[in-house]
This record gives sequence, C-alpha cells and structure tokens, in this order.
Amino acid sequence: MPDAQQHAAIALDGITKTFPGVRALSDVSLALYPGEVTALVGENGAGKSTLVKILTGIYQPDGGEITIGGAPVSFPTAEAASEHGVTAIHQETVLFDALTVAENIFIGHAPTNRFGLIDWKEIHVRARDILDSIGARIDPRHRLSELGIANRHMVAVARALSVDARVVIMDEPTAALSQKEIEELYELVEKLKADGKAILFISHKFDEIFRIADRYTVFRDGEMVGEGKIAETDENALVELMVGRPVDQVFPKQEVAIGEPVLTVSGYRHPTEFEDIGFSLRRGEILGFYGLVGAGRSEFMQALFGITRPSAGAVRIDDEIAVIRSPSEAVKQGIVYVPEERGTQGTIAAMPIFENVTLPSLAKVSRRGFVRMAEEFSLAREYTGRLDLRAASLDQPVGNLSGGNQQKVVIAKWLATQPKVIILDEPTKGIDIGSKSAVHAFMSELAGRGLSIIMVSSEIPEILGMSDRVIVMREGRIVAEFPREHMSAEKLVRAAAGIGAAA
Ligand SMILES: Nc1ncnc2c1ncn2[C@@H]1O[C@H](COP(=O)(O)OP(=O)(O)OP(=O)(O)O)[C@@H](O)[C@H]1O
Repeated sequence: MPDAQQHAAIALDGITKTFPGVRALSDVSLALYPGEVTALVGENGAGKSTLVKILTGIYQPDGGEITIGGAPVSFPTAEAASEHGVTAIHQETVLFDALTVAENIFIGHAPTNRFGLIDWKEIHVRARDILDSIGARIDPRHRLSELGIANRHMVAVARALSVDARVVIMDEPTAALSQKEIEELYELVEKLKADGKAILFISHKFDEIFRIADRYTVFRDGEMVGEGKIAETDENALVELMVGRPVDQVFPKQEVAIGEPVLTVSGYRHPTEFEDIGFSLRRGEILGFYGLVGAGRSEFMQALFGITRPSAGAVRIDDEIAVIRSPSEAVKQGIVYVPEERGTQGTIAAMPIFENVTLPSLAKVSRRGFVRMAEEFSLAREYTGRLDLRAASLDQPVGNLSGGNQQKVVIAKWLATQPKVIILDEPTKGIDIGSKSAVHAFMSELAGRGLSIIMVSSEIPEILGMSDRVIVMREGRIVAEFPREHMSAEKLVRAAAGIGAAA
C-alpha cells in the first residue's frame, strides 16, 4: 500500500461497478485525507454519483477494496457506512416539522442510557455541541416548524454530522443556494476542515473548486484519469483532463440576424411575486434574464407559461393577442418552458429516452391527425446528439442516466416540439463544462434558424456570452436592460443588487 494511503481517512482501491450495458466505474482509486477537501470532477455520466453511492452503502462495488486506516471495511448498508463515519450532506434531507431541532438531528440514532431508553439530556447536549461546531445559533429545543430555510439547512447539516463523521461527502451542494448561502457553506467547509474531517466535494463549478479544494481527482468514462493538488494545476489543465481534449470556445455564440417581434408582454403583474413586467422578444433573439435568487424571474416565467395566473397583463404573439391560462395553451401557441428543477418533474424515469423526447411532439402531431413516427425519432436522435447526451442507447430508461444527462433529455424534449419561443431556466445547471459548450452552440444554431430564446441564468459568464440583450430583475421588477454591446459583469451585478444608478 502506498505510504500516503496510510494517512488517508478512507481509501478506495480498484473499485469497479457495472450496470447492464454500462461500466460506470472501472478500477478507480481515490484517497481522502483528514482536514482536506478533495474535488471530484468529471463530465455528466463519468461515474461521480456512482462512487458516492458506493461510499455511502447504497451500491455494492463489483470489485475493489475500501480501507479505513489501512484496514479493509465494507458497507453493505447505508447504516454500515454511517457507523464508519462516512456521511453525505444532501439537499433533500427529510426533516420533520413537528419534531424539535434535536430530535431531527438524532432521529434513528438517538443516544440511549444504560436502560436502553432515549437519553434526552444527552441528545440536547450533543445537538448543542454539533450546532455550535458549525456556527449555527439555533436552540435545539425549538420545533423545526419555527425555523427559516437557512436554519433548516443547518439542521440537515448537523444531522449529517451527528454520526461522528470522519468523511463528509457534498454532492453539488451549492447548486440550489443563493450567493449568501453559498458563502455560508464555504465557511462551513472551512470549519469541517479545521475539525479534521476529510471532505469529498463534487461540483461542476470551477471557480468554487479552485476556491475551496485542496486536491482534485478527475473521472472520465468511469476511469480515474488524473489527480493532484489544486495549487499545482489550473482550470485549463483540469478541463482538458475531464473532456479529453482542450476546450477553448465555451460560449460559441453565432451572429444571428434578429427579426420582427415574436412575443410582446405588457403590464404583467402578480399580487406578491412581480410587478409591471413588459418587454418584447424578437425572432432569433436570445434574451437573458439576470437577477439574484428571489428576484422573481422564475415566478414570472411560470406565469407567462400558464402555470400560475397573473393578476394583470397581456401577451401578443406574432402581433395577435394571446390568452395563456394553462401550460397546454402556451404550448399550443408555440411557447415552451424548461424549468430549473428538471430532475423529478421533467421526465418519466421508467420510459426510454426516445419516448421521453418524442412524447410532447407526438401529442402535437397526433392532434393534427397523423403521426410522423420516423421523423420524430430522427429528431430525437439529432437533438439528444447535439446536446451531447451520453447514453448507451436511446432505448435506455431515463432513470438510469446520470443527473446531468437527464437534464439534457428534458431540454431535448422541449426543443424537439419546435416551438417559436423557448424559455430555458438555468439551462446548464448540473451540466458539465464540456457539454455546456455543446448546449450553447445548439441554442445559438437554433436561434439562427429563427427560434426565440429567453434564458434565465444566474451565471454571469453565460449571460454575457450568450445573450443578445439582457433584462435585469430585482424584487419582482425590471430594473435595467442592456444590449450586447453595453453589457458588463459589473453593470449586471450593480443592477441586480440595486447598487448605484441602474441603466
Ligand atoms: N442504476 C443504474 N442503472 C444503469 N445505469 C446506471 C445506473 N446508475 C448510473 N448508471 C450509469 O452509470 C454511469 C455513471 O453515472 P453517474 O450518475 O455516476 O455519473 P455522474 O458522474 O454522477 O454524472 P452527473 O455529472 O451527470 O451527475 C452513467 O452512464 C449512467 O447512465
């Protein structure tokens, strides 16, 4: 055994995992060290989540060894992994409103006294200690229902740490957080490091990897293709390892002739979420919507798509008044919306990729009285291919795809309906850096063919790279608008935060 592995908090050696038709992990090794953050990077489908599931006892490896302090261990169940101090902080940890903070932290593994009864005094003391250790000022005796979102998140973290963790796994922990919460999470990571925990951090965001990781490990197609210290590498080198080739053009926007207005929105208002939204979108245009989390962008898009009802407002499509009272009316008028949360609602997990992609398009053609099966299938093949979908075959159930590849299926499915207007909410969230440029290139090409795109994004480089024009929202209102030639990161940030004079 290499010397370094002796110091590792946990080491995986020669791990292999195969699913029918897919070798998800092939002889991979990885060591995590106390007090250090190791970033695990790789394209969608590279095998990151599979490794996490092996480390947390959800999947069993087909071969290979896991050792702690040099001694072999096995995790036949999730409980076994947590008994060995391996824990994962999930966004979707289930918490119970009616229970107290301390009960939520220790539910399922409460300390007991020598009579086998739950030791309440001990529970409160330990809950207090854990909450203190992560800097959460929450009373363990309060009911969960009394807490706000940020504090609930802290309770979920405390719950993960209550198993006396030696290894903490964070799988894309900042994907759904606001900037302020992200900063708090980074502070928490620093505390965990100082506490000697070994942290495995999975992220598609390179800025955060370079900010908080000490080491990196790169997976490509189920193999470990590189590892080392963050201080001794740079972004280009990591991307090249991940993708297997240099990636230069991250935002390959084409110049597209912009046509006449396709969609004109005026006076859109909602009692609580947004007010007086008005703009028009032209043929071939990519219109960015920038703002902080909570600025009302998604809420407005949901109203425009007929998911919620505005209290006032009018829409014109191709200069005709349009009434949109439901998503199906929106689709009929040629408007589709790809929401940010695509995972659970966007696809039917047990259905093959093919059918998922053609589902809404088939409904459309059969309404017209005929089904152009072959045409729809070739469209599905083209669209999934153009979005860089990684799947063994299009007959595979969507539920077996990696998270990022499921996202691509949802985008392909709505693009394949060939709408006039597509609203993409955070189109590249969860999508790896190499595929990201494929998604962007395809968006740009479709705009060139006359599609009009509204792109809600919180990523400034994506907005700057892809938009012909950007609208900035803050507190439910449009506060600024910039054409491509006048956009800058500073102007966007200032307008979104309400600092200085808005344009
Ligand atoms: N339960 C399963 N059945 C069949 N194949 C699976 C299953 N789980 C994962 N796979 C396959 O294993 C491979 C690795 O997937 P994994 O989810 O580990 O990727 P990932 O690196 O986490 O991707 P992402 O960045 O998109 O989250 C993929 O080809 C995926 O389709």
